[in-house]
Amino acid sequence: MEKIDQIPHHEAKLVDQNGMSRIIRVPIVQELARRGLDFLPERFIRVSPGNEIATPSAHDSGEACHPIPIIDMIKLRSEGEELSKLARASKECGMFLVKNHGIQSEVLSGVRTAVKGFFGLSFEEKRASVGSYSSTDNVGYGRNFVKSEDQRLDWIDRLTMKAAPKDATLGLRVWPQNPPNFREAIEKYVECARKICDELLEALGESLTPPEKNVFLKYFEEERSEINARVNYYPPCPRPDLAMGINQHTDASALTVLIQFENSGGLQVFKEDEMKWFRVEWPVDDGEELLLLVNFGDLMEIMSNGCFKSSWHRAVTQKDVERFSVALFYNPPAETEIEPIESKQIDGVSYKKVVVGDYIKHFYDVNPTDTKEAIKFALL
Ligand SMILES: O=C(O)CCC(=O)C(=O)O
Ligand SMILES: [Fe+2]
Repeated sequence: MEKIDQIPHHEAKLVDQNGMSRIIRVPIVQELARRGLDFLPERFIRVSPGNEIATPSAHDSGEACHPIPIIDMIKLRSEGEELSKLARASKECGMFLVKNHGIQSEVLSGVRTAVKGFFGLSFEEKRASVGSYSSTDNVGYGRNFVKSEDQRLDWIDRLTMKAAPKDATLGLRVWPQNPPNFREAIEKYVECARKICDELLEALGESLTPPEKNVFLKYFEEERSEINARVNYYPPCPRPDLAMGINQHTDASALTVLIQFENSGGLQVFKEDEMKWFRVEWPVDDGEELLLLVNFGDLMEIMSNGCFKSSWHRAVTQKDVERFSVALFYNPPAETEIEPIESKQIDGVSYKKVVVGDYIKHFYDVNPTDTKEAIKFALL
């Protein structure tokens, strides 16, 4: 067996505490998994024995499951009852599933083929396909949030692109050239998802008391709003009980739209009222419409002045199962100043105005953290 450090690595550039620029080698998880390791390399060990993570394979042993409310887009356009359901779901755990979204199955299967095609390439082909990118922008094929050599790593490989505004990646080859239709497939999906997000933003405004349809949507502009597309690949993991696919976090976004392609499980949400992690029940039935999962990020928590809290979530891994997910992060244009709505401040938390780009920069400076740290930046 090769030594771990002979297995291909990403190189993460960072500036250390003394202001020195350094390069950290980060193993490519897919390459580790391909070699059929029967142990978990130390940098990936998150928990100590006796304190294992409840993984999807433990479903049958009674791990708590959280049924996520399903919002029907057709009903949402016509029935007040669906709006109340959206309001309840949004307050309860900051995420919900969306059905009857109208995104054609060919668009979604196009994303699936493109994503699986990319991860089906050899490492050299993947690297050549993506080319160079700016790691400070958190885009490209590689790792983000790696800030030190002793940091615990997630069992994941990822690829992140700025999908909107349209010219955002001009001059940077971050869109894979191979599979050749990768960009087209993702961009088609992004445009469909954007429409759903705009409708949801409007509905969320309408669900407030008093209703204010435009209160969130007004910050978004088709030509300038940002959508980052992140493709997550979780290879089979030798010790799902000790590793994490994505460690606990909130997203920086206003809205995040997630899809997964198989019934592969993995996503978990933390419910503050019960102080517990729950497996997210997110069914994918053969031949059925693929449900979108929408979750709130920090920008939504700020805009809504704590009314719609960003969800604290994570993804676990599995022993013999690989999983793909695609996350779209939808944000107002970077220069936009968002102003929290007036709110009753039930829990005494209030936010102040922030510029979107300032918040996102702060979020990446602060993360990864084990607590909801970054959002304190926006507290009144
Ligand atoms: O893979 C998932 O289900 C979650 C991904 C996620 O939380 C993220 O990309 O921010
Ligand atoms: Fe996330």
